[in-house]
Amino acid sequence: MNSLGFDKAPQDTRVVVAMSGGVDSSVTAALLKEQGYDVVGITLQLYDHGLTVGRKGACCAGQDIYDARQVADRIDIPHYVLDYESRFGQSVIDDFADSYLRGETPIPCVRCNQRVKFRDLLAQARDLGADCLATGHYARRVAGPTGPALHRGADPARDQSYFLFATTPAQLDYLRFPIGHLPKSETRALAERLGLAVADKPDSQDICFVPAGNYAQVVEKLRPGAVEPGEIVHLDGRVLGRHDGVIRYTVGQRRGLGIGGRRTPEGEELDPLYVVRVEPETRRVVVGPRTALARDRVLVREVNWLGGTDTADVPVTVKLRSAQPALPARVSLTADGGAVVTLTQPQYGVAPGQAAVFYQGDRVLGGGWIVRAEASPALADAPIPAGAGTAL
Ligand SMILES: Nc1ncnc2c1ncn2[C@@H]1O[C@H](COP(=O)(O)OP(=O)(O)OP(=O)(O)O)[C@@H](O)[C@H]1O
Repeated sequence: MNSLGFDKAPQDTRVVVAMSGGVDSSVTAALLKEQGYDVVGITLQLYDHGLTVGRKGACCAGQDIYDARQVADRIDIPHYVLDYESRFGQSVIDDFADSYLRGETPIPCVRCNQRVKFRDLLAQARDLGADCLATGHYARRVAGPTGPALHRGADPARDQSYFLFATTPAQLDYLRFPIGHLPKSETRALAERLGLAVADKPDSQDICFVPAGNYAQVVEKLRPGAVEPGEIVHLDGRVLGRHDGVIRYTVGQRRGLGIGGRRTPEGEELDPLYVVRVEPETRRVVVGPRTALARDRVLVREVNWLGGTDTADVPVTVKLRSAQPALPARVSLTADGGAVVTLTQPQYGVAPGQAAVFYQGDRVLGGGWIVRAEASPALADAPIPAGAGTAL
């Protein structure tokens, strides 16, 4: 069996590599080529910053495409650039804008993997007669008794499995993550050794189509007039101030509320306030003390379950934000395709629109989109430990 899991020689195995122009997918392509595979590189033109910042054509996406082409030339593989801008717009960017307007905090990278890379690009790879589609994701595909399982990337600082929770078993069957077992430092060292010009290229930033992290500006451009000011209201009903649009707030947020508050002579906040709820219908941002954020039941929709037949009250750890650790919980699938997650310890800052991703050890058991979080009656009555949990 070859390193991609096929019973044939590498030169008889065609693999399409999704090449972003970054270090990870460049090394992926170069390693496979070095191992003798029949490698075809594809780079997707996904967006144009002109759409989002107003300078049509002045796009870093162009630089990335150029970088991917340079790598393909260097390692001598065919390389295609496909215009996926309209699909990406419909499947990812529209959803991103609408989700913010619904008061949520979306994760477009999951939608991109689910709807663009692993649906449309995957179909394209099949059309090209490829045996599999490889990406530079830091995740692992581990053979198991009932087919491949999705595991975290070996480098905990780089693990991207959270963003891959929606990958179906059929997609996983066709996918390969050839660098998922490497630490990033080794990927960069490999890029040096392989003579790739992108070896020192900085890591890509958060959301590829949002320049400098200014997502609110992007939403305003995409939905002109839809972002309206409103009130910042305390849970007790007091109006504390005004805001420029609910899209600027996420549950658990403390900084940037601009409503002051009492401070010690040293400038420390005495009773800091957090965003407890975002209400797009009334255009209100509701704030309260940290204790008001405690939640131990999370309702999730559109669950992709990769955990086999056991679907009721399964012990898991769950990640509720990409940058937070996985927490002990139990998950129960519901008949409507969702799940109820019961946390062992309350969390502070669970935001609708983020993903809840379930793990058993390193294995991804599935995940879904957070609809809302609640405090169970037991929690509502319990004293809250000072400083427990995390908030933004
Ligand atoms: N525009 C694109 N065209 C083709 N494939 C892409 C594109 N963007 C991302 N990918 C694929 O998806 C993977 C993950 O993308 P992401 O942007 O999350 O990762 P990254 O860590 O920045 O990876 P890289 O260093 O390869 O850019 C990439 O490694 C690549 O295989």
